[in-house]
Amino acid sequence: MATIIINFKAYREGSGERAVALAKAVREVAEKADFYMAVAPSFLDISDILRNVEIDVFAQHTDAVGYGSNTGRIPPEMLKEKGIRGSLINHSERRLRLADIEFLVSRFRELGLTSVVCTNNVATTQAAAAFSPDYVAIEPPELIGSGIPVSKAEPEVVENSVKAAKKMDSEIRVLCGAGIATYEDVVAAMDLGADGVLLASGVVKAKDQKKALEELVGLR
Ligand SMILES: O=C(CO)COP(=O)(O)O
Repeated sequence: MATIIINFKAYREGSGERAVALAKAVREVAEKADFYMAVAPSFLDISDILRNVEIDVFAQHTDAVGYGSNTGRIPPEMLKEKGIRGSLINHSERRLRLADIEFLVSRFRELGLTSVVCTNNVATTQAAAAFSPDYVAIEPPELIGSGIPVSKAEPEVVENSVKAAKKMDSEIRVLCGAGIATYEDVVAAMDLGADGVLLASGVVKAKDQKKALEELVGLR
């Protein structure tokens, strides 16, 4: 089953009570859709969502540290304790060093957390794939939030990222993101070999989020 992860970022429309409502909408649409759907809300909203909605929750970022004297940081172990499914790692709005990405992917594997390493081009996709995360998510930064879908604007980047990642490790699932908003964009991504999409503004900033979700999965 293809994957759709909705990243709430720090958008006002996806925070506080609105985050719980949006997660509920994702859950309702997922029940009718042919996709595995998960959410990546702000850390501040994770507990509320886990308490109120039956859905897989991803963190938007995790720090490459363990338990201990790490003020203001969040180690993978804390995600695990909380019941969080996994995390985006190295999102273009929260970049990490290569050594930190490697540390996190390996720690996630030990803890049974799902790693989604974000990349910005084919070369970084290949580098990330060398660590064998569960997912790589290719998102050209210039298209993020643009409304121009990567699957249409830069199909070769998606296609070559899929090839580069699967050549490194055939088990890796490849997502693409940036500007994805419609079912047509999702289908275009899958036609290029992607196993799903990672998106934010197309749903979070939509006037009617539920309708946008239904359109995204082809229910409208
Ligand atoms: O960064 C993204 C998801 O992580 C993509 O953002 P948009 O869907 O808003 O382009």
